[in-house]
Amino acid sequence: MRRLARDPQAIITTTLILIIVAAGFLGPIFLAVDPNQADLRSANALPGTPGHPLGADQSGRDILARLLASAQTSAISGLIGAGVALVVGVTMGLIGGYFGRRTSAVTEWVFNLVMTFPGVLLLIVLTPVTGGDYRFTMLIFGFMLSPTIFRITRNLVMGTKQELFVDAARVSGLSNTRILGRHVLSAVRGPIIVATAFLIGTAIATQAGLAFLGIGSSAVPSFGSMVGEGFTNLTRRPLQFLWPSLVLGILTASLVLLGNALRDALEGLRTVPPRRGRTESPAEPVSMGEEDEAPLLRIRHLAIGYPSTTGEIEEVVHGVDLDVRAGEILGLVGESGSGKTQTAFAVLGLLPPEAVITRGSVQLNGRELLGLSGEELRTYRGKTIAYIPQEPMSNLDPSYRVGSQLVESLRATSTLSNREAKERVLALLARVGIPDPQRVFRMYPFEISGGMAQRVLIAGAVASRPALLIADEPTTALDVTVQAEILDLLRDLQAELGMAVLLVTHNFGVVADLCESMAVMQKGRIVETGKVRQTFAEPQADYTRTLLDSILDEDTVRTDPPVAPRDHKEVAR
Ligand SMILES: Nc1ncnc2c1ncn2[C@@H]1O[C@H](COP(=O)(O)OP(=O)(O)OP(=O)(O)O)[C@@H](O)[C@H]1O
Repeated sequence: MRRLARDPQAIITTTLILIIVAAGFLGPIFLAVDPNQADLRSANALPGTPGHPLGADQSGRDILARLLASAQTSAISGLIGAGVALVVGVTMGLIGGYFGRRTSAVTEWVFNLVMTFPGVLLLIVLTPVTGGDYRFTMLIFGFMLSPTIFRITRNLVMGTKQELFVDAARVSGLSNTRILGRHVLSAVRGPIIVATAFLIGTAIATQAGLAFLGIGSSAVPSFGSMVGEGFTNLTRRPLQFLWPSLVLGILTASLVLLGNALRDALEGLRTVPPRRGRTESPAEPVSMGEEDEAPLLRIRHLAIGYPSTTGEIEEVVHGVDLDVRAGEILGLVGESGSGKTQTAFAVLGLLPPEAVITRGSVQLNGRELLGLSGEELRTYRGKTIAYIPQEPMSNLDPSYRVGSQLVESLRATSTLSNREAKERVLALLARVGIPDPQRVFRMYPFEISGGMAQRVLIAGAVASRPALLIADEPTTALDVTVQAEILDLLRDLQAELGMAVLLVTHNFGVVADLCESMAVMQKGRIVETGKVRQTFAEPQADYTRTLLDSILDEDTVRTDPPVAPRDHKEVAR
């Protein structure tokens, strides 16, 4: 809005549109002249004739009164046409873009069909159905315009749903309707607002075009019919043609120019975070026979694959077994591509749609998670399982203030009122070490640093006191000093809340610093599990030894015992 207020093009065009629309609705009240009242004595009266400031047409109808009534007809046409196109196009675009491939294909097919309708011709053919009522005609025209909006929305949604902040919203337990209505719609609203200005212009021009052709009720004054009548009288009274052409021209041109100004104002307003294609994918439940002393999270024989070009499923995770006990911090380590994130995302139900869980089981508190519906998963995510991502910035929706995002997630997973949730969030922000919580609460994500964004996400993750926190490389995107602070914060919060943490990392330093147990992954398999101190002292697998050697060569490892802060020994190489 601020950018628009500084743009002369936007100011001038908005003013012109408002003047014409206001004149259309208020003018007839003040003028109190029937635009359809013919008076042959005033036929072709010149401008300035008493009672006819802009003259009268061939039938002696007052031109000013007809112009004002036509402005009203245009405004209503624009609103109905664009309104229907928006409601239908945006709703179906959100559905077609957000939900699975089948929904997308069906909606695409329907809108492709609508696009084949021969627009204006169909409206003419349908005149007996519409009874010449321009409002009904515009309603149908709105449907015909909706494919444009559908396509814009669907394409934008398809891109936006890959954004990490949509994953983050899903993980925080928000429903699809909530995510669509708030996070996705807000991300796609810019181009839709721009398109709306053009749609209104198109609807107005089409209504005028139809009236020019004499389609529709002659009792409804319209710029189109005025232009048509003025045209037949062009040589004798050119002003009768000029007035409606001028106002219609100004109105439609203003709408197009306003659309351009809106586009300029909205461009660059939103920083687009990097994409990562991960979405929900239910999998077949697999029941396991073995029994164990019940860990909080119990993964058995988990195998994940992707269809190859030949159509066969190529496994990337080959039968992972992993236990995370209540209150334990377990480090899942391994080089890049070893399958750590795939394993963690399988627990969160965030694997991409093309991923196939070929076998295995993921149980939380004895309840099988694989195969749960989206709705059922939501009862866990954000409450029992929370998630801290690798790139904090990309996991916050750039369109909303930090505080409102945290309040929204908290309210989705609790019964707190808005005020209570706000108080809780402020307390949490203070707890995670944010110096001025009130101020940060009101800030947008782009106004805070990466470290602060990670603190914000940690605050959001622990807000519902989860039993299990999955942290995927939570410090990788941060600079070294901030990394240490975030690790300390995680350690303190874990001790305070007694939650279990599955910490995905490739950094043995982080494992040494924070974890009690560790599991080492290589090429989609767990090659070693054990207590951190013991594994560091006597690694069993050659791969662990190699990794330890290579990493210790590069890094300084803080080897303070887990959950026993403040006596950090720095052990260099
Ligand atoms: N959408 C996908 N399609 C096909 N293969 C994939 C897909 N996503 C991941 N993979 C493969 O799965 C394997 C494991 O990836 P994953 O992201 O779990 O590794 P990682 O250990 O977490 O590595 P990093 O630390 O780099 O994130 C990799 O070989 C990767 O190429």
